[in-house]
Amino acid sequence: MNPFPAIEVRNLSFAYEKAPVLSNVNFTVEAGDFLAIIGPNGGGKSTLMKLIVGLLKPSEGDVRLFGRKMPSRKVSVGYVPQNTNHNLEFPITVEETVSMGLPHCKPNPSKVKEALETVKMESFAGRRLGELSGGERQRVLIARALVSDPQILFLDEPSSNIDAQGQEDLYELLAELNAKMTIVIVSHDLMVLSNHVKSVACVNRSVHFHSGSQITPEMVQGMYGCEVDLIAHGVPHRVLGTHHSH
Ligand SMILES: Nc1ncnc2c1ncn2[C@@H]1O[C@H](COP(=O)(O)OP(=O)(O)OP(=O)(O)O)[C@@H](O)[C@H]1O
Repeated sequence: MNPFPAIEVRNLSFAYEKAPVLSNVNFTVEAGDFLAIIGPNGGGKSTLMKLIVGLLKPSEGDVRLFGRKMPSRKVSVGYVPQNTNHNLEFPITVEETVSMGLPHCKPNPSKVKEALETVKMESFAGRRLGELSGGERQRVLIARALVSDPQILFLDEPSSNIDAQGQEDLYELLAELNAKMTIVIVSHDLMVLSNHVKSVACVNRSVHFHSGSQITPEMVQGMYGCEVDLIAHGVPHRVLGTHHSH
């Protein structure tokens, strides 16, 4: 067992060009957690995730995964980027897509099969990626992230463009995977989310970390300004335990 926390973010600040996006962010995520990163549009959620996985370099501070300063090749990280629907016309199959996640793209058909079985997409192995539905494609992209046996899995808005049943199935899959690995998602689906996650980080330039999945009015209102998202999605009556007005 690794004695270190899954994620340690220390004094992290970041700016694209000159515009500051994150300022002096500090939080720790324990191994085995299922963390949801929430917050208003443009608040810095995707940027924070890219900084944690090592795709962006902090302007100040640092990020450690399992005790290792990022970026590091010694930590196996799965990353499912925000879903983009462009460029799907080239003839790549489901199997080939998943193979792209193997270390050094070294062929390993049994690993690819195993990853596709985990996401219940094995019968689609020979199909073209462009022929799949949004939900099916998302599962294939998760298989691509899983094929390298990650210790921690990051997913940026995994359920956008997926219907309610597809979302529920996706979160069930993530809950199963969480038995073996730490999971971090960026998501707007607060209604589905609050049933599955173990902690929540609210991001709006700074980050407020909450252990426990209960999303309270205090967390989403006030200084973090997330109330717009909540009201826009019509979820307060389902998510906020103490909210009774109808
Ligand atoms: N590559 C980039 N270059 C310059 N600015 C960027 C870049 N990517 C994002 N930004 C800006 O940084 C800020 C944070 O963006 P980010 O995508 O992290 O927010 P977010 O919380 O994930 O938003 P959303 O909910 O809309 O996906 C925004 O103001 C955005 O315009």
